[in-house]
Amino acid sequence: MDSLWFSDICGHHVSPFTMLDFDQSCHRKHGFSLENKLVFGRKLYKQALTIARVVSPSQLAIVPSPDKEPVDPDQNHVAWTSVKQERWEGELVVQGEIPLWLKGTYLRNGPGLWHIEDYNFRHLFDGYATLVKLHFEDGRLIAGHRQIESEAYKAAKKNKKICFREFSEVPKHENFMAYVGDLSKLLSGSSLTDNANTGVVKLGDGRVVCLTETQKGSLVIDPNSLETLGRFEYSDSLGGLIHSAHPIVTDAEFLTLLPDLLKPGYLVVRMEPGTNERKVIGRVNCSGGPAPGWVHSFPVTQHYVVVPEMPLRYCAQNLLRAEPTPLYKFQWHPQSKAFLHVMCKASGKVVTSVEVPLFVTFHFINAYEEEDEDGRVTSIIADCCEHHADTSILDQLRLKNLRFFKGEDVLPDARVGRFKIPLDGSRNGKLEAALDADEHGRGMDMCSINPAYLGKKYRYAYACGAQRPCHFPNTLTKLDFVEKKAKNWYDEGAVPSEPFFVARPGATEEDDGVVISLISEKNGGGYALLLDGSTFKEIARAKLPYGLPYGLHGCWVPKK
Ligand SMILES: CC1=C[C@H](O/C=C(C)\C=C\C2=C(C)CCCC2(C)C)OC1=O
Ligand SMILES: CC(/C=C/C=O)=C\C=C/O
Ligand SMILES: [Fe+2]
Repeated sequence: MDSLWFSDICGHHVSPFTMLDFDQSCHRKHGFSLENKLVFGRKLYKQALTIARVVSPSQLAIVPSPDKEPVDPDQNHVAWTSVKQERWEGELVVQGEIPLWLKGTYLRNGPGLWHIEDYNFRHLFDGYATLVKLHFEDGRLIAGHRQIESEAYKAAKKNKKICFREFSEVPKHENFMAYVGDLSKLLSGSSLTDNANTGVVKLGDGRVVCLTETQKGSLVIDPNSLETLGRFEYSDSLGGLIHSAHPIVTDAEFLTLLPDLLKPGYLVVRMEPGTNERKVIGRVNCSGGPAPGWVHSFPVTQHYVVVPEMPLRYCAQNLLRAEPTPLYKFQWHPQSKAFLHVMCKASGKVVTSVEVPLFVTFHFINAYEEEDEDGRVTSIIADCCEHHADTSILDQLRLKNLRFFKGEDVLPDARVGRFKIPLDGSRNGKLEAALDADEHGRGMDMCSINPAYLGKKYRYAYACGAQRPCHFPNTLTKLDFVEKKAKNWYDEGAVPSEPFFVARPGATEEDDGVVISLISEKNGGGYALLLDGSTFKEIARAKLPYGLPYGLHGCWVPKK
């Protein structure tokens, strides 16, 4: 087996990058308009003063505090253990058969490094991004991984401490003035992370971009070497600091949502392949609450963009805190209600905004239009991995909880939440389970579909479910929305990552293809797994020479 091992991840690499350059380029590229900056600035400044008044200095963590999350040596599942080396590549021995039609590279992104020196991070989403590849060709499989060289990662390695605001981690300040100085950097976004640890997408023009919740965390990578090529600079002047971590990407377009925290709402924007310029399709104003709901993802149909307004809303006050709240940068506002807005893609008009039952979701699965016999669209169906309007899943994803499993069944229940949005002017939409959640052990997240069915009526989805007792989704599940049944794959003690569907070229059946997943094993090992998309039975697996940490979302780069 060919393999290349590079330096240890905590090695003393010195980066030529300086904080000063970084600040300046952020001001240039990611600043709000001056007017917005002033309004936002005043808002933030007021909130900072309020926090400073009500929160004690130790809560602000102005004084460097000791490690928050000691690692229990008995609870060291490889899924939640930092990757040991920056980079590896090699061919794997395949058991079973990889179909010869499978030609291309599966890429998977995710947080894979959860410590700097002896400081351990708190939350799954804080980790520095590790990109994994599985290159399939002629029945063979070349695997590899590499750390994404974000400025946040490079600065942390160089300075041996966190230098940017991550999901829950905030750089520690020496004194109060340094804390106040850092707040001003929030305005330009220069203190926010560019740690692109959430997803990876292939644009219509072939560029491959890793993403997270911050706009500056859009980094272009080389899908073969996994090298970080640089920041994806949005050339428009739409400004803002955050976006949906899951744009809708096809060969024809890139659609995303830009939440507006100042005047609560969302811009729906579109970018053409070959350009870096997002253009506004339209704007949705929030129907309730002090801030927009978190939009980690959103669904589209063929003609509409569905903009979800969750009662789990962004919270500028929590953004300013140095110590995380149980809901991190968010706040739960049940009284503000939940809404779904439907925007026509062609005109940018909001065709309806309906109130729906309260919900919590990270991931929408798909959406489609329902028509009457005259071909008129009567309603929209939108499916998501829904957590019974319970935000506790966010805290369950703390590393302390993930690293502690003594057999108790503590994973909160989830289901496929199916929204029905009427387009006849009714004010309310419905939310029900698309199938009995016991079919998938009442665990539900990390979904994929056959991309040819994006925005269209579909039958199958692939996701992670649960075999209980468990504390994290631990099965791969194929959902059949017609039969209302699920097929489940399970390997005791293993943590599988998002099942990713790749269609067989020329297929006519929706589930004709393979499902790829990377498995972190309980014995510290790991393997790449291939299931048949139709039978959901294993067709091949290939052991990695080392276990990989858990990862989030992937994409497919077909061989040209
Ligand atoms: C996965 C995964 C990663 C991730 O979030 C990462 C960051 C840095 C998020 C930051 C923020 C928010 C979530 C809300 C608004 C402020 C901001 C700090 C940008 O989220 C994931 O789900
Ligand atoms: C891992 C996860 C969400 C990831 C967001 O991108 C959820 C797991 C359980 O529901
Ligand atoms: Fe996600």
